[in-house]
Amino acid sequence: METERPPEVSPGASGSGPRASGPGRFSSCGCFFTDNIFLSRYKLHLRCPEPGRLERDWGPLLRSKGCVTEEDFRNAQAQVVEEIQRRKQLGRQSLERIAIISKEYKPLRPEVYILQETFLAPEFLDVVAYSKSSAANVDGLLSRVQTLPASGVYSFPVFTDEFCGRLIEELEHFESSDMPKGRPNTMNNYGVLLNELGFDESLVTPLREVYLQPIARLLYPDSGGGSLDTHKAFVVKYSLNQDLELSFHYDNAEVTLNVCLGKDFSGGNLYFGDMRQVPLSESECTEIEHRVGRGLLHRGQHCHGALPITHGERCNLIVWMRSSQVRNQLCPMCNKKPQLVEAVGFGDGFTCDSAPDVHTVDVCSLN
Ligand SMILES: O=C(O)CCC(=O)C(=O)O
Ligand SMILES: [Fe+2]
Repeated sequence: METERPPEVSPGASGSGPRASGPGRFSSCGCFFTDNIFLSRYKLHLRCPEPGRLERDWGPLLRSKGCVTEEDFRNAQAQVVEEIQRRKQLGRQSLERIAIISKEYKPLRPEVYILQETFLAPEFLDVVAYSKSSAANVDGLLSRVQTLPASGVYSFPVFTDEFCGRLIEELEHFESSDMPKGRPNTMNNYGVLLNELGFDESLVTPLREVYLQPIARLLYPDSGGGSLDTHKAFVVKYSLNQDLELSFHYDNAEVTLNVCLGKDFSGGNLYFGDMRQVPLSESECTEIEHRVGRGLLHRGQHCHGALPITHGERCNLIVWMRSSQVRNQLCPMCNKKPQLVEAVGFGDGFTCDSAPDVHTVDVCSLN
């Protein structure tokens, strides 16, 4: 049985990856079509291989969350069916959006798509330079970043305020355009998937490879920090008449970067509990405030959520970084050996070439 403390799930087998690419080297896990189905009304993620068994498998938990009547169960079941259908179409739909956006979208600020050192806070460049130096070690790095009360969560400036402002302007321009939009996942209804706009190749991939990898290698040697080879990047957005908060979850990632881009807001603090293996009842949560331009680095499987904002609008850049070496052994979403399904782009970061014992499965057999 799943715990009620749910993993975050990616929006699709093909939710992230190099732009306009078809099936490639990276795969997803078949559990994407059965596990971690988010029932927003009850704030629950459930494993549901057969929607017809929802009440039998999850009746007591759902009842404790207010799903009581026959109609409630019928609605919950319909939501599961709809979500599974949605997931099956994500890959194709994402490619369709990418084709339209790359052909028709005119960026307002084309310069923000290509990473320049001027976008990066000088303190961040120092931390990176130190991490790349031959003398670098974890203690030296820890003296250069802020260590937060939640274990393994670190904070440091990443972007300049100017870059944050420009990136938000670009994202607002995209949002107000009539381009098709892919949302980050079932818990974020208003953010945007950055690979679909073309941010991966020249902004997020270099940010991961050149700047974040050397830091993660020192901070998270046991969580794949030294072998991050793909990512899924998106922006989450909260405002008073849109999403307010984010449920407690863990990410489909080995290491996550979360940078606050702005704008003006109050509330919305992140809270961190324990790693996903620890029961919620034994977890103590620690709150962390956002500061514009500052990034938090944490292990993907460190459970966290976001409190409601109480005023304004909050946008954060999220980069879920994955290590195929680590996840090929165990899919963090189903906690089993991954069953590879074909994906476009980076998929969910699994590979079969480096893990001969990974199980493969035809996606149709999961229907
Ligand atoms: O709201 C935030 O800043 C956190 C977002 C997050 O944890 C996620 O999207 O995985
Ligand atoms: Fe998260």
